[in-house]
Amino acid sequence: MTGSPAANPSAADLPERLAKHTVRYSDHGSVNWDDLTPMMQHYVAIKEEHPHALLLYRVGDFFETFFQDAITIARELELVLTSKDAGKAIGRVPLAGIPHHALDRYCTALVEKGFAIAICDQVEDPALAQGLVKREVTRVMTPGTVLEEGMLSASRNNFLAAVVMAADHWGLAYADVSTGEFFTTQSRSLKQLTQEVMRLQPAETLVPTNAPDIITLLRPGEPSEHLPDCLPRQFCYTLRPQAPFTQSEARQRLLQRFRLRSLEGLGCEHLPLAVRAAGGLLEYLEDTQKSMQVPLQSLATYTLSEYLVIDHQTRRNLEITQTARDSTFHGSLLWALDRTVTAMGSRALRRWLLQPLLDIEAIQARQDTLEDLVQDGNLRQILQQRLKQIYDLERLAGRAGSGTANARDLVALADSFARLPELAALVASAQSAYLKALQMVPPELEQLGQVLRSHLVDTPPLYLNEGNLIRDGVNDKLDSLRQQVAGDQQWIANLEAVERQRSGIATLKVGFNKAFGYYISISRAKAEQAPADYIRKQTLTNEERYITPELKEREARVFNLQAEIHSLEYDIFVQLRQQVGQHTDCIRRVAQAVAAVDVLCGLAEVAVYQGYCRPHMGQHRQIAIEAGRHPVVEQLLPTGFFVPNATALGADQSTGSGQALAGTQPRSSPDPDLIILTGPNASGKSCYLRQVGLIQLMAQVGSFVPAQAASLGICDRIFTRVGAVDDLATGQSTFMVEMNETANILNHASEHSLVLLDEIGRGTATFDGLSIAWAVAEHLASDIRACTIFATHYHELNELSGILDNVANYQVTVKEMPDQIIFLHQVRPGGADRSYGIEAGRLAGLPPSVIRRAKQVMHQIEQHSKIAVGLRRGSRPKSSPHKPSDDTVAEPVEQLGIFDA
Ligand SMILES: Nc1ncnc2c1ncn2[C@@H]1O[C@H](COP(=O)(O)OP(=O)(O)OP(=O)(O)O)[C@@H](O)[C@H]1O
Repeated sequence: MTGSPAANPSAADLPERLAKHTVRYSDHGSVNWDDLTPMMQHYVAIKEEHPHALLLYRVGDFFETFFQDAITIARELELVLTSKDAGKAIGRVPLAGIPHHALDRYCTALVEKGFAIAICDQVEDPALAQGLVKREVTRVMTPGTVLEEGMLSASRNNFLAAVVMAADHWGLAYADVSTGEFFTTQSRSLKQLTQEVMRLQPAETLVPTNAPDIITLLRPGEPSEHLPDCLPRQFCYTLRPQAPFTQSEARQRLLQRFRLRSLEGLGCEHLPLAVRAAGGLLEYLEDTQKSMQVPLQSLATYTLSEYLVIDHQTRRNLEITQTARDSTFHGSLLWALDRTVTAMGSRALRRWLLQPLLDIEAIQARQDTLEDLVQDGNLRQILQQRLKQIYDLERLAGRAGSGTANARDLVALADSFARLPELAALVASAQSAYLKALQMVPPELEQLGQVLRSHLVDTPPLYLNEGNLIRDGVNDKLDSLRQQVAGDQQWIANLEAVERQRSGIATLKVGFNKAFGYYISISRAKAEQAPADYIRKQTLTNEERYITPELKEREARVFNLQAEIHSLEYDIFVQLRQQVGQHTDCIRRVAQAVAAVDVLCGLAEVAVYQGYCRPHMGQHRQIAIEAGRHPVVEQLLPTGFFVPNATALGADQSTGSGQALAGTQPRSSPDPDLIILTGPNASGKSCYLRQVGLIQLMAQVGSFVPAQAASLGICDRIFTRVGAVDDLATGQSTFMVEMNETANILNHASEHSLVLLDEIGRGTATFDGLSIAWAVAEHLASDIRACTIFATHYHELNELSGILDNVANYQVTVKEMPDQIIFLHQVRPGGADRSYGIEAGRLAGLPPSVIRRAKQVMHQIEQHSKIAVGLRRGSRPKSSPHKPSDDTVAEPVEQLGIFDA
């Protein structure tokens, strides 16, 4: 498993060092270096160079592992653990082997389990080797550096991250080797760091050995005072030597890599921690990718303030990429909005949803394009048809750049390039300046596509060393070799007919097997008639097999020529692949443009079919939504079942920030900053709350929104506190989780934030809970003045609207029937005075006797309730929202005797 701390020793002094020491070969013992066989000495030396990785060492047709690695691999992959002779004095040591053709499958399984793997392959033909076959580590695979198609999810990035810290500042770099994205940032708040790591969900995180605190901070199950919440359950980290993370070394590496004199152009010259993280990450890639080039684009520096901040709780509560209950894609916002048709578009949409924008012009540019695509259904559909024909350019370019692409990958690239001009012409024909600006077919790619098509056959095989890759007419030598081989092949093909005639044996056959190659087969009964020049090679029950000198001569020539052809074809292919590799940056730029078109077409498609509107965005703090709907619940319910509801928050007429919706009259009074939302259980409070959050988020992504009309300001953050669960991993109780989250909101919300609170204070005694809920609502409304919706079953909170001007009461209505209630799901002004919790209990199947008793108890509680009176006695005077003086603190409320008769 990655994560064991050790620096890589220098390889140069290994033999001497090892000669003097014993070699620790497993958890169970150690051996003397000199006692090992030469192959084992080599194995151990390589293993010492890769102490973190499981070493797979090629021996014949197998990749073998020894010592502790063998025990680990046998356990993890359920392989047979056997043993191998490691030298006379040592005897047999543990061995587990993987057949070479199944390497990918087993590597996938190991990487998914979080292991790093070093692959030590034979780098010379064993038949030509003098002594020990030459072997080298050709690849180190780790969860964050895999490129193989089968190990990656098409719809999400596979990030490798690196984190450094200095005092309370931190630097974070991340890269996706398969797509070439490479970003870095630095900031101060540790909470922000954990949130950013949560957003990225890296497959692997690099941490310098001198900063193990980072692991404590980021790993789940290790409570930290900075951590409001748990991090990914499978946090996979790798400790790395410190040197590459030092400022000077990291900076130098970045300058060299991007051939620069200063990092100014990359935007990180003055961000030392961002530079250190990025340099350390780059060094790791260079170290693990060995001979392969590290296929990264240029480094982009970003600041967290460019994006709407959505913390982990909010991402979970709003179910942006997966549901909160069972972490599935189905039922998430991404599920509801993803109508992309390419893997690039699908990944881009996920990124857009996790990083909504703050810049109103950028939002409006996306909106303008969407509007065009919404209005021009024809264009949208043709664009989507064309997009479907384009392969995953980002990852194909990545594989070409790293030298792992096969011929089918290059043909897929060529096919995609061929389709780009048509897509580009469509994009250019669109009204939108945003689309027009997308550079989709640089001339160099057109030429590259032509080269690939003219060199590669239409449907090449998967493997590169079996020929049939390169077209005729590409290379004179190849053509001549093919002609020569064709002559001999034809001679062999004709041989059966020729020999039948010569021998007079009508049943004579020409066959082929791996042991002898070509042979002539005659039944035993006719063996007497075999011509004199036949040389008997094998006798079977019913047949005799022969060869002739000429057959063997021709056969040998065919084999040799074919080997020459395969090797020449491979060389030509590698040159083509290198040529493509030189264009990876350009291909990726195109891929990003294609992805953007795909995302926008998809969003336009949803907007049309779900009846979304273009929200009016402004630099104010108003949230005005007419007939808004929850984008996901609406799609999960049968058509027409979802009840739309309006929202009006934060418009301040005195400052003129309120923006009336088209077709509506300006409001006579300003909208509240805080809404107390009450209503029966299961009436739709949480749904309404989330709907407002999702509409705001979608609007800042640039999407249209599920509403009849909307006018929205730009929010700096969206906070949510919805429900609560015990967080056993960090040892926090339900109530403590709730309080931590609430504290986070109160400490960070501003008047430009949207705060959505569902049920604060439920996890403790009623009066403690109510008091906290009251004080939190009061603080949000009068001190912070953030746009807030506060859903609660504490009906006493409705009193606040009589005290603070910027608080209003809304309720989700129900219709009371004699024996049941009907949920109308309509949000209307006014506070509910009942929760109908007992009715919900009845619907859930509580026994009738319990329901009857509950009704009696409730009646008694209602008789005795003085909570509201108590709060009113100690509450703030109704005026403009402001802090009360200390002498207006609420008096203690009388305790209820609920079992009093
Ligand atoms: N506007 C709506 N139109 C149609 N159905 C709705 C609407 N809002 C909510 N629902 C349905 O009602 C169910 C309950 O909604 P929700 O969980 O929001 O209730 P709640 O008031 O928060 O309940 P509780 O107070 O018990 O937590 C939802 O699962 C959804 O199917």
